[in-house]
Formats: sequence, C-alpha cells, structure tokens
Amino acid sequence: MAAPSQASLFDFDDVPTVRPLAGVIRRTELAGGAWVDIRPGWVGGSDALFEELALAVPWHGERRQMYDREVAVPRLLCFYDESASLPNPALVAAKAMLDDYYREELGEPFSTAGMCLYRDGNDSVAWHGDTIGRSKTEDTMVAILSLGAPRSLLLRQRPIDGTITAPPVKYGLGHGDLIVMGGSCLRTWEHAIPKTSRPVGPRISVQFRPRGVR
Ligand SMILES: O=C(O)CCC(=O)C(=O)O
Ligand SMILES: [Fe+2]
Repeated sequence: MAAPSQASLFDFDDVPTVRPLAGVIRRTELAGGAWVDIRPGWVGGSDALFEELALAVPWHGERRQMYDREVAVPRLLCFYDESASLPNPALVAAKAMLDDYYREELGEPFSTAGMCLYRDGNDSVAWHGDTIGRSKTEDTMVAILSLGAPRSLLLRQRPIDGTITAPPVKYGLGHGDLIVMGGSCLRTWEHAIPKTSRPVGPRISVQFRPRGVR
C-alpha cells in the first residue's frame, strides 16, 4: 500500500461499536424520488475495524474487458452472499441495526455484503448505478459503511441523452461514516469514488444490499 493508514483524530476506541441511528441519521431528498441518509461516525473504533478487515477479508483483484483490452479493476474486492458469515462481529451488529431501523421502509432485510478496498488514490470506482437485479426497476436501498481514510463519494442524476444537468453532490466518507442511498437513487442517480492525486491512506467500504440487488 502506498500510504499508511492514518488513524482518525476522533476515533480512539479499540473495540468497534455500532452507535445508534435513530435521532441522529439525516435524510436529504434528491431529485426524481431519490434520497440519501447520512450518519457520520456510525461505527466507533472504526480504525480498529479497518485493520481487522484488512487482514481477515480474502481480498482479491478482478479483471474486466474494456473494449479490446482486459484491464485490472482499480480496487480489491470481496463479496459475502447471503449464506456467508460476515468476517467480523461488528458487521453482524451493523447489519442487525440497519435491519431494525429500515425494516418497515425497506420491507425486507439487508442480505449481502460487498466489500471494496481502495489501496490509495489510484483506486476508484467509475460512475455507475447499482442496477444489477431488482434495483434496475424497483426502489430499494444500499447502505455503505466507510472505514479508514475518507474518500469523496460523488452523486449525480443519471445523464439523459449524455447531458449532465447539474454538478455532482459530494460526500467525504471514512472512519465509520454511514451513507444509505434509497428511493429511486440506485437507478435514477449514479455514484462514483473518483481517483485523487492527494496522498490518501486506504479506505474500505462495506455495502449492505437486499437479496437480488447488486
Ligand atoms: O466504495 C463505495 O463507497 C462505493 C462502492 C460502490 O459504489 C459499489 O460497490 O457499487
Ligand atoms: Fe455502487
């Protein structure tokens, strides 16, 4: 890894703890029936959790076809399907709290956990919606826990006929922050973690999704 993980100035706990959502999480309505909920510092001891996941998760690289070339996906990945046990008890507690808080609105539990490890500022995810499966046609949610060095997550309305209508909305997410994208967000908006030339430490994101949503 290019830069060492820089411990948060605020997060001294050694033991990861999931803090409450009710009364603290804040919703922002976006155009077209999309919304985001943000809960800064949702997981305490997030730097300890970062270190534990960096070691415990069987991270792997992937390659994908881009026109006539095969290129490396610019981040490490691991996917826990609904039958897999999560690699840390703090993630079990996090999922249980999400299920409790969103049960009525979502109407089903979160069931899978996708994980990304952005090793440095060269790692990224390009503009996309999470539109594989039901999220292509239905309102649903993805809840993303960010650990380690903050990176910008950008959101923009899906371009219509290639035209981008407004500047992106930007959230800096790391050190235990939670963002939940909901309503029509996964299909009517796109999100990205752009590359950065700033020297940044590694970041892990954990994406909790309901069954049949990617
Ligand atoms: O790392 C993040 O916060 C976003 C990851 C993401 O968009 C995805 O895996 O679909
Ligand atoms: Fe995504």
